[in-house]
Amino acid sequence: MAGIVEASAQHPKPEGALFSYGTAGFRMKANLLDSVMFRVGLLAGLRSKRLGGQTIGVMVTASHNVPEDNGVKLVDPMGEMLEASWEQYATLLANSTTDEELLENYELVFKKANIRADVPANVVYARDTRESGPALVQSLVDALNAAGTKSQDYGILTTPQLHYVVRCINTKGAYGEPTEEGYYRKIGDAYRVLMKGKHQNGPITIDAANGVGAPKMKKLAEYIGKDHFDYKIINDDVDTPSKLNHNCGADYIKTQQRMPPGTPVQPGARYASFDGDADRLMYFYIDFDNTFHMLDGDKIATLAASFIGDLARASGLNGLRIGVVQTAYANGASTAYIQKSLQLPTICTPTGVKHLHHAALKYDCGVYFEANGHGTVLFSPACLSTIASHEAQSPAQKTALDSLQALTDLINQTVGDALSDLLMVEVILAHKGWSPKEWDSTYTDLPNRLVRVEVNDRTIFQTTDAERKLVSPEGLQERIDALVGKYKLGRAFARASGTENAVRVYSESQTRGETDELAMKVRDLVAQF
Ligand SMILES: CC(=O)N[C@H]1[C@@H](OP(=O)(O)O)O[C@H](CO)[C@@H](O)[C@@H]1O
Ligand SMILES: [Mg+2]
Repeated sequence: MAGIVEASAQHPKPEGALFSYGTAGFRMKANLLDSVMFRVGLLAGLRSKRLGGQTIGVMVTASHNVPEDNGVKLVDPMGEMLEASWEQYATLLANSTTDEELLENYELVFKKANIRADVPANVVYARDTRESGPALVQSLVDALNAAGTKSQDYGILTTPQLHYVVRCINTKGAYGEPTEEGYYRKIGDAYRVLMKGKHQNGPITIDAANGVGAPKMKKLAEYIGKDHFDYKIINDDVDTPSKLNHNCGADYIKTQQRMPPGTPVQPGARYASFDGDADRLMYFYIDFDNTFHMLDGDKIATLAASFIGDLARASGLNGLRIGVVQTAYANGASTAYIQKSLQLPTICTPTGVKHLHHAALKYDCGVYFEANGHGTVLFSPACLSTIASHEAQSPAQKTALDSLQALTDLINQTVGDALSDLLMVEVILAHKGWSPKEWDSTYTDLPNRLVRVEVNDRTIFQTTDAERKLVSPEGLQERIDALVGKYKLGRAFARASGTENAVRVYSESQTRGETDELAMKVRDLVAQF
């Protein structure tokens, strides 16, 4: 324990800083993160001890944020996000003002979480391509060493690759081989099975946001081989730190709804964008009249759900419960399409992947995506054994069953993964023989608007019903309801952001003009309160 105080002295907390472990872990300007990293290192060890020495992951990344930022997130043993009840411990350790107070709080977590000191601790860690990464990793390592935690450095990985590795380690290889190469082998082999006798309709152009997705996508493509995977990569400069996420990437596509500047325009061709740690994916295309069209997380979710439904039917697997999990930000047209055309159930959860992931576990096959492109498909253990033991009654059934089986390997079961999701979309489009325009035409998005309202205190905005209704401040929801009632197909809600000091207002309705008007009126109401 004395070692911890001594090591912590090298990583003092900046005076006055207030940290909080939120939806995205800790995330801020990199120069404020040194003490946070050290303390996360302590917490990772504690978490591992609490779980009987299972391996915990630590990912150093700030995803789609600007290059000067960085961040850190913990990964639980099966590759899930850190259990919510532990977020308070992360915040507690991060905010301890002195080294002595840190030690007190460290011991407090020991007690509160019922941790036994004699259990060994195991941690693996990785980082994205940010310039600040190596120094921050060193602070983490200092804590791991001071606490006697056994650790392994995985160098530079995408966030989903680290989640994969953690699950492989804790399943003793049942999920796959716990190496970067094992990751390429697992999903690359599955892709090749699924593409047997199919082909892509021209190359896919990938905007890698000048981040870690670029080198990793290249390695994956190399493993698969040119004959099977045709792609071009743009925004792949990871050697110029200032370019990361700058005028490119999944978040740019979602918020700007236009081509990243400098992208070669080819009408009708497929484009995709990753975010800075490659856990989000957006597709887009330029129509022959030169208009930009975005294929977001909702479009990816509907595509996946429809394909899995097709494969299950074609395999003769009846009664597989497929469901789609969305948040309130999902376009109303997508929800209607899933329920009415695909005839599948939907669940709406609060924002944040952990909520969606949890809800998706309720189905045999749970498809979950946030509109911003973060999501995956989960197959329950029962579903996996049903697929494995099902006997095909014809060659056609056998082909579909093999595809379904391969799909369970292709899709990263731990967390949304831009690389794996991209291959999934390429497979489905190849199977359906669809161009992006045909995919897009499955349903037409309702015009929608997302605006940010700066407020003094966002905590007064409390919601219920998966964040779709405000319960406080009093009277505001009634006013919003009265407004929404005036618009055909109108829907609007306001909620406090979990990652920024702001309230987000979302609106949709039948026309662009009315949608914008509704958003502005709700924004004004929020500002008034
Ligand atoms: C409307 C929106 O896109 N919200 C994002 C954003 O959450 P907020 O709580 O809205 O700030 O960041 C989250 C973490 O990255 C992501 O999960 C979520 O989808
Ligand atoms: Mg990300």
